[in-house]
Amino acid sequence: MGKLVEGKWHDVWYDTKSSDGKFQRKDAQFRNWVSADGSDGPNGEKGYPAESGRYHLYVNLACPWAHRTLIFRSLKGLQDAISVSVVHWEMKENGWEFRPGDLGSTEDHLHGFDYAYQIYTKADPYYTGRVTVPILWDKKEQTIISNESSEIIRMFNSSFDAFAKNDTPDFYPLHLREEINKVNELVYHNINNGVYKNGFATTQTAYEDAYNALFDAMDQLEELLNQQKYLAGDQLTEADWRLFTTLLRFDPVYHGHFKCNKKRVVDYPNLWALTRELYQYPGVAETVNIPHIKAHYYGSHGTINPTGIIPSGPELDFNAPHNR
Ligand SMILES: N[C@@H](CCC(=O)N[C@@H](CS)C(=O)NCC(=O)O)C(=O)O
Repeated sequence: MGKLVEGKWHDVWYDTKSSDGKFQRKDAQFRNWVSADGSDGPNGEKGYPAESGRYHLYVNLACPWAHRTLIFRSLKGLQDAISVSVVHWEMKENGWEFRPGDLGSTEDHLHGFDYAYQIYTKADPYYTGRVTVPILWDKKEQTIISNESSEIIRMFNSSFDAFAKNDTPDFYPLHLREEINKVNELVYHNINNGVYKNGFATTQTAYEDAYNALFDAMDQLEELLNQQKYLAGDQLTEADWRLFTTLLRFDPVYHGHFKCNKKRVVDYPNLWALTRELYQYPGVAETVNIPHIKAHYYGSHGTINPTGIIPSGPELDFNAPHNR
């Protein structure tokens, strides 16, 4: 684990001293946009035109943020249009590395780099910040378009329709945007990022605050699913997919490794059924690699799990009928 400072790699863990033991995630820095015709993004981000074969995605199979982008690529049938490389599950002193062959990890198909930070310094030789996945790379201009998953999934949802093999519904429809944005806020702060706030907290108070916020939000969503089928109403949207990648990892990893142990997802009938439904959605199971997920978290965070032992359980049947 580390970061780049003016283009030089430094091996440092997250700084929680300056924030009373709280884990604070920094905003992603590459925020450009691929649109169908190359016009600028919704908030004025620099636009690049959608083309088949031009863009490349760097992911890790453990990372819930990167997983969203793989899911959208698969849902839309963009596998031929957007190529992918997978960094190795183990993230230690060099950050993400390319070590092909192990649990789905691949080489860097574009540059043959050993480390993901080399992608960042290729885009910006003086980059300062964390080296995160996912990364959407432009082969033509040799630069990073975006390293923000919530924006990459919006691009995949609507910018590449000319090359999409599947006729998928719009997961960010205009009439539900307000509702989706509202649920996303709750889910991002308390659940997606909330589990990390539990796991990376370094004071008791920071942990307990994150724990209470997490399970309040989980309870709230469980109740919401008594009233309506999906998080934003009766239609499956991006909000459900964003929650899904955290729910999938919850019982195998966050419950134990990040001490999110008030309840498991299987203890929430609605959330557990939603997890199974989305897992069984065409194209999604292929993007899920539970051994890679467990190996990454339990094997990379020496401060939390010094022995690196990977627990054998739990046994979960994501293919059980969801009856929804
Ligand atoms: N806001 C980013 C966050 C991505 C992120 O933090 N990815 C993690 C992996 S799960 C990472 O690469 N962490 C490396 C680090 O923080 O040094 C997004 O949603 O794309």
